[in-house]
Amino acid sequence: MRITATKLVLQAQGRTIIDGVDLDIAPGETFGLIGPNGSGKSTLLRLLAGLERRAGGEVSLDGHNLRRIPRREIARRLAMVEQQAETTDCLSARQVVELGRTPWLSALVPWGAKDTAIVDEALYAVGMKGMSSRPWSTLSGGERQRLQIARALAQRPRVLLLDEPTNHLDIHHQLALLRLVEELPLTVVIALHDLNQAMGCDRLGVMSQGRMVACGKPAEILTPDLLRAIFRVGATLLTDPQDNTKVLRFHDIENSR
Ligand SMILES: Nc1ncnc2c1ncn2[C@@H]1O[C@H](COP(=O)(O)OP(=O)(O)OP(=O)(O)O)[C@@H](O)[C@H]1O
Repeated sequence: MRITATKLVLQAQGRTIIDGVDLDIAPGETFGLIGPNGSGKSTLLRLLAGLERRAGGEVSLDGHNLRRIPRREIARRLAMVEQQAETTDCLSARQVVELGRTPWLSALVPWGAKDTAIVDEALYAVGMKGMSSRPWSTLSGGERQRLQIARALAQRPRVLLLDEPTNHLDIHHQLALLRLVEELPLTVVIALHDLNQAMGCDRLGVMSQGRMVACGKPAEILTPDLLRAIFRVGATLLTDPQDNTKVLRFHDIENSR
């Protein structure tokens, strides 16, 4: 599913938080959002999900204006995992994932074997099948994060918006999640802080002070000049001798003596 944004703007408390962002993300593309703290990545994801009613501009899914699509229909097409997604209810791990099926259920279409299978598959995909009966309140930050991703997968969306999904995850689960995202036949927009992980995206958009200041293939975007100007770090591009993958090593340029 194609996701398009035109002239997105959001102001809050007299400040412009998102400032004229245009985007066109192709079906099946994995688009990474990078940028310093406070540059607008999370807010842009919320705008793309239609969660900020005060926003100006337009978001479209396959050419259909999001504002004209009923919320339930949006939830069948698009799932979002926000940072620190919480659930306050006394739910088990499995029940949290089951919430992902809500947009597909109704009085005429009650829970069925297909929903059970989809939830099983989502729990399996994030390695949480063995913990499905555990109460949410007893789970670690990384386990909760993986369940929120499973909930989004159970929604069976065609667009997945992920806000720093590798937060809280140990390195094994970070790599497993990124591989899972790469292999999903979905359009994915993913905010990332780890620029080496961002190199695995098809394209990157660089946010700075609410504006998208660069957009393109990772190798074209992650240049020493851009890293210095936007992230205020020096960087050296190294080559991993094992598979010739390019790896960035960063240097603090402001406090070096
Ligand atoms: N509701 C709000 N009211 C006022 N300011 C807000 C609001 N929401 C976000 N902001 C501000 O907008 C800016 C962008 O925030 P946002 O969370 O989108 O940045 P981010 O790039 O995701 O940051 P981080 O990397 O730290 O997660 C920040 O300066 C933030 O303080």
